[in-house]
This record gives sequence, C-alpha cells and structure tokens, in this order.
Amino acid sequence: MTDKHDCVVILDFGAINAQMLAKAVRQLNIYCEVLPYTAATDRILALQPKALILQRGEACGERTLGRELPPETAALGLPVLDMKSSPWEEADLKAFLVKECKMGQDWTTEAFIEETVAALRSEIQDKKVLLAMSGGVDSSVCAALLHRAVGSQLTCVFVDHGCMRKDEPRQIEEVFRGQFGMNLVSVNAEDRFLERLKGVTDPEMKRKIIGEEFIRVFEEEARKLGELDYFVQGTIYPDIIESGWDGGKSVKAHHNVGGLPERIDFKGILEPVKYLFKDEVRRVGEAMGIPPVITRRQPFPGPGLAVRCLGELTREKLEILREADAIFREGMDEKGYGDHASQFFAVLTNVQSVGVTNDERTYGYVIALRAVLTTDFMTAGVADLPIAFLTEVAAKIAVQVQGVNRVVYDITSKPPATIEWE
Ligand SMILES: Nc1ncnc2c1ncn2[C@@H]1O[C@H](COP(=O)(O)OP(=O)(O)OP(=O)(O)O)[C@@H](O)[C@H]1O
Repeated sequence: MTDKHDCVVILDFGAINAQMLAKAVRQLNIYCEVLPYTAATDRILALQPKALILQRGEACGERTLGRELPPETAALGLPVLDMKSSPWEEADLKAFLVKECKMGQDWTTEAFIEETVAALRSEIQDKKVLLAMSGGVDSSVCAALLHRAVGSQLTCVFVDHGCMRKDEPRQIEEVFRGQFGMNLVSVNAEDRFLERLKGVTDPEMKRKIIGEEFIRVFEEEARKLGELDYFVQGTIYPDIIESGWDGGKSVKAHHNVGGLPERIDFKGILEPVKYLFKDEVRRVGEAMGIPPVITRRQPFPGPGLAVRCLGELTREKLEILREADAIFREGMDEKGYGDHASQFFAVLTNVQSVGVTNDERTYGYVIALRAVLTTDFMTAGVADLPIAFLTEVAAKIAVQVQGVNRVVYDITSKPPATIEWE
C-alpha cells in the first residue's frame, strides 16, 4: 500500500478525532496510517513515512496531558506537525504535507483499484477464492476487486436466511451475477433458519442460532465447491486501527462467518479493503460500477430483520415487517429525507392492539419506525422528520400491510436506547 505512494504517519495521543484527521489527510490524496503515539520506531519506519503528525489537540482534554513523544521517535528526525490545537484547518494540513514535505497527491481511488487488483492477481495466481457475500458495502466491494483480479476463479456465496429486506436477494443476484457476471451461489435457506428459530424469543439466542446455522450452511456450500485456496474478509480500517488511548486493538467480530476460516483449511485470507475507511470503500465501489442501491446501503445487522422482528420469528411476521420497512424506506427516498438520517428502518414490535377498519374491529401488530442521525454509531439522535410525512407513511403502512393497524415513531436517543431494538 505504501511503497508506491508517499505516506504520513499520524501518531494518536488519545485524540477522539484521530480517524477524522486521517480521513482529512486522505482527502488530499495522500496516504496515511494511524499508530498509537507509543508505537515502536521500527513499526513507524516500516511505513517509510515522509512526516509525522502528532494528534494531541486541546479538544482531547486531560486524556492527552503529559503524554510526550518518545525520545527515540523524536530522534528519527522526520518533519513533525504537532496538532496542539483543534480543530485543524485543511489548509494547514496541505501547507505542511504538500508545500513543506513535498508529498505527492497521487493516492487516488483509481490508483488504489489498479494497485490492489494487481497485488491480488500476483498473490492468487491460478488459485481459487471464496467470498461470503452479504450484499453490504464491504463484501460487495471486495467481490468487485477480486472479480476484476481473477474473474471466474472467484466464487461468492450468498445465504438468504429469510431475514433480508424486501428485494435484497433479487438485487444481489441482479448486480453480481447479472451485471458483473460473477460466479454467485445464492442459497435459499429460509426454511432451515425458521425451523431452528421456532419458539425462540430471546434476542441473544436468536443471534446465536442464526450465527451457528449460518456457519453450517456456509460450510456445506463451501464443501460442495471443492478445494478453495483463499477466503476473503471485508475487514476495514476502523476494525483494526489501534487507538492511542487504550493501546488495544478492536478486531471486527465477523459474527456471521467468524468461525469459518478455522473450520475450512484455506491457504490464506485476503483482506483487500483493510486499510480503507467506509467512505473510501464506498468510493471504490462507485468507481467500479456497483450501483448506489448497494454502495449507499445502510448498515444492516448480520442477523438481518431477525433483530427487528421482536419475539418469535415466523414467516408471517417477517413478511409484515419486510413490507412495512419497504414502505418507510421508499417514502424516505421519495421525499429525499434519506440524507437527513444515518439509518432508518421499521421494527415489528410484538405488541398487538385494537384498531378499526371499515367499521370492523381489528386486532393487529404495532409497527415502530426508527430514524437516527449519528456520525459514529456510538451515540445517536432522533432524526427530525416532519410529522406530516410520518403520518402519511403510517397511514400507508396501516392500510396496505395486512396485520398492522398502528404505527409509532421511536423518539429515543442513544443512549439510553440503542439504535436497534434487540
Ligand atoms: N447473508 C450473508 N450471506 C453471505 N455472507 C454474509 C451474509 N451476511 C454476512 N456475511 C458475511 O459476513 C461478513 C460480516 O457481516 P456483517 O453483517 O458484520 O457485515 P459488515 O461487516 O457490515 O460487512 P458488509 O458491508 O459486507 O455487510 C460480511 O462482510 C460477509 O462477508
């Protein structure tokens, strides 16, 4: 990643905004990596940096007080930009990196694609590659890179556990098999999953069963494909970045395919977007022709609608939720409110209430709509959607979706609530 481009290392002293700074540097088409301020000099030097940025802004408060650059790092003699005060200005960054350090601005999306494809090609050679395709941004972009690199040596497996959103399985097939011409195995495992989930109401248990069953289905499919050499993981940079304040690594819990590489004997794991932030992954996807319905897809939990369908999962409840969710999302897109919320979806509460339709008493489910605004998903506020719009959507859902007669809007922030209901 770094040998073809100039690199700057951001040393994180515990600043909450080290990742934002890294994104700002990369916006200048300059490659950077974030390391804890205590990183050993050989780790820093391995990246062949042309400069260091010390991220210890005032905004970080007491946490970074008294933290000094280790003398051996200072002794490297690299140019240093010390971010003592926040917020930084893009112009300052540019003046330092481009004017003073003469760094090239050539780390572009196109360069990334070209170099990653070439590197994958030379690593994989004539070997076979397996990818677990969720239709999410990360696995989709990995698939596009791998497909461009090795074409039909790549096989993608998509498992439909029956908890996908409306039209998603069809979209995945259309895009990856239809448009890209990939080898895509699409497994309809709805019956299997629902059978195992019968009578289960505890959310943790639901997740566990879905995770276990997922591995089982996936393993069966992989065995059918014969010998496979590489397995692809859609790890992204925030999953592996080491923060300067706890020094710890938070490795993404690939809750769905978690145990797979240990169970099947792969020659290696490929992680082509490991050094990219989510927005950068999205841009790569766009540049490779993946349609917005996938690159703009909202975060979606691994167990899918299962954790938005409270209580026991049944085909009927999931179908009700899928329809209600689709009406809400369509309405948001039509009105252009999609950009006002980071994530929005419907939840099928397990509550039923009395209603009235054509003078007849009904007893139906209550659907909750949730729309939140967040930058980091650690905290979230409620999206301020017009009441007239919400009323319109509620009416549409209650009239069009059989089995629903009441719709509510969740107006709780995170914390104390979470974004998802389970
Ligand atoms: N239904 C599915 N079929 C096949 N693979 C899946 C499925 N759901 C998840 N995966 C695999 O598990 C990985 C982790 O799933 P997770 O739900 O955590 O999504 P993610 O980390 O947001 O990634 P993505 O953006 O690819 O969905 C995915 O990248 C994908 O490889």
